[in-house]
Amino acid sequence: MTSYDYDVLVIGSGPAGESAALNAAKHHQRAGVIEDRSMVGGGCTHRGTIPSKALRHAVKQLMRFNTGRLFREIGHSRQIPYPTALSVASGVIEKQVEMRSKFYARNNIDLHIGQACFVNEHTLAVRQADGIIEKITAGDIVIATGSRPYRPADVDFDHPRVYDSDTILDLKNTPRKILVYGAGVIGCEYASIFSGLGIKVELINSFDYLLAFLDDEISVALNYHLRDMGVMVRHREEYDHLEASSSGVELHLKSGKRLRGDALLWCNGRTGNTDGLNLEAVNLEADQRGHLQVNRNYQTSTPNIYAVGDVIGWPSLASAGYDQGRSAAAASRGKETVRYVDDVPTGIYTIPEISSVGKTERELTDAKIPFEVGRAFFKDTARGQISGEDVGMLKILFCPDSLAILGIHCFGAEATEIIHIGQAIMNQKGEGNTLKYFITTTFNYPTMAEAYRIAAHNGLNRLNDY
Ligand SMILES: Cc1cc2nc3c(=O)[nH]c(=O)nc-3n(C[C@H](O)[C@H](O)[C@H](O)COP(=O)(O)OP(=O)(O)OC[C@H]3O[C@@H](n4cnc5c(N)ncnc54)[C@H](O)[C@@H]3O)c2cc1C
Ligand SMILES: NC(=O)c1ccc[n+]([C@@H]2O[C@H](COP(=O)([O-])OP(=O)(O)OC[C@H]3O[C@@H](n4cnc5c(N)ncnc54)[C@H](O)[C@@H]3O)[C@@H](O)[C@H]2O)c1
Repeated sequence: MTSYDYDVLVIGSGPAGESAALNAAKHHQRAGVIEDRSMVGGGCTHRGTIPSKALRHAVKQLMRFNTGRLFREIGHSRQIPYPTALSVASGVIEKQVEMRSKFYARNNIDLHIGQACFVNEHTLAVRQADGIIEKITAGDIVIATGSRPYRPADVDFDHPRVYDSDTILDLKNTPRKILVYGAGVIGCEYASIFSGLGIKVELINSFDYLLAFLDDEISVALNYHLRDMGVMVRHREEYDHLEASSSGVELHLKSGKRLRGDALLWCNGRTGNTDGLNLEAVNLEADQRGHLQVNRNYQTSTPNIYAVGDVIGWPSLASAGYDQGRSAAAASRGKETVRYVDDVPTGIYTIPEISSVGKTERELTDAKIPFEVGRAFFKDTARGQISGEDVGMLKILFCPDSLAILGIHCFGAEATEIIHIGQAIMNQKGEGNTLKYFITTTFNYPTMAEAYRIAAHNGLNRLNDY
């Protein structure tokens, strides 16, 4: 039998790579990780989820201070510079890196710092910062190289006023007005963050609605609240060209409009990190967006090579990456895996936040599946009133006959947390998935979770025979 350096060798130490390596090590396999950043954690920890969420948290605290009546006893409302808000993120990144580095050390997972590319299906060449190339062999290889912001060729990202979601974390001043091109998840989250800091924002969306994959009612609510925060949302607009100078940026749209600002944040799409991997050497090819195709076991067409996380495209979430990494490592040991498809919840950290799981009203109607709706408004919950977080609602879509839950959509404080209560019930088999759970179970009071009881009663009251 051929002997390799590792049983499982993972490229990338983001959520997907980390969980693949840990799962292999926990099952007594020899595992190694190759990472081209000097620290572990991936794009998630250094440029994506963690810094953006830490920044958002700082901005939310500021917004609470500025809008809370009690705080007026302490002083006037204030603004803080963008770099100050951003500085809190670096502390969180440090803690994350420290914690994650220990995971590798404690589980005897070797970490190789350098850029990996394939030599053949069992060998990777790792180019270290000093130019030395190390060759490492493995029985199975997991590609978890993540993604980076998509950069169109005609936008000059070297210009000091032009940013993408990676470089926006290096912005050293507070623009008075920022143009955000691309109203996907990243664009909407950053639009909330900037407007929370008192910065004027123009959010340019090429579609008819914001985040069209959301339930229509939630998308409309997001649009309303962004406008309410002062964000100018422009729909059905497309980029034509950009002029950037020392005094500002001017974005020319195909409609003929010219929008001016102090800076531009371009966040229209991402590209999988596959270009430097020398995929030809292992008979693999990425698509136009740099994504790899995998089967339900996260296995590529080269049987000992797996791919997980952003590099395989949708849903491109840290949350999903953790599950996929674990599944791929299990599959490589011949274990049955779970392919995460329908049950991946969305968690969108706009202000207020959004979360959903299951079908939307539109999907159910298109599929001719009858449903009924139960709603609870946070303004009607005691906890919402006490905390002052009274914007938002919870909406449950359910089958009027069996009372099975078909979809849950939430907008408002703690939406990303409380969605999991409904998800747990929705995932029960057979009669376990029932709206009745929420009226036959005692909920702590006062809580945001109480919204489930209110929404369930609201929905059941709509049924004639209930
Ligand atoms: C601004 C922003 C906010 C986000 N917010 C959320 C959120 O709130 N919730 C959520 O679930 N998701 C969020 N995401 C998405 C989330 O960050 C990604 O889905 C996640 O990081 C993907 O994990 P990954 O392991 O696939 O890759 P990554 O985290 O990108 O890690 C891959 C690592 O591999 C390294 N690498 C690449 N090529 C090589 C090579 N050849 N050799 C060695 N190393 C290599 C990369 O440098 C990187 O460090 C956000 C993303 C962005 C950009
Ligand atoms: N809270 C969260 O869960 C969270 C937060 C931020 C980002 N994210 C993830 O980050 C990803 C990126 O989000 P986004 O806001 O940049 O936009 P997006 O992926 O929603 O796409 C925005 C637009 O860019 C286009 N596009 C995407 N990739 C392209 C490419 N390579 N070339 C050309 N066009 C391309 C898309 O078709 C779309 O029109 C999402 O998949 C999202 O899951 C998640």
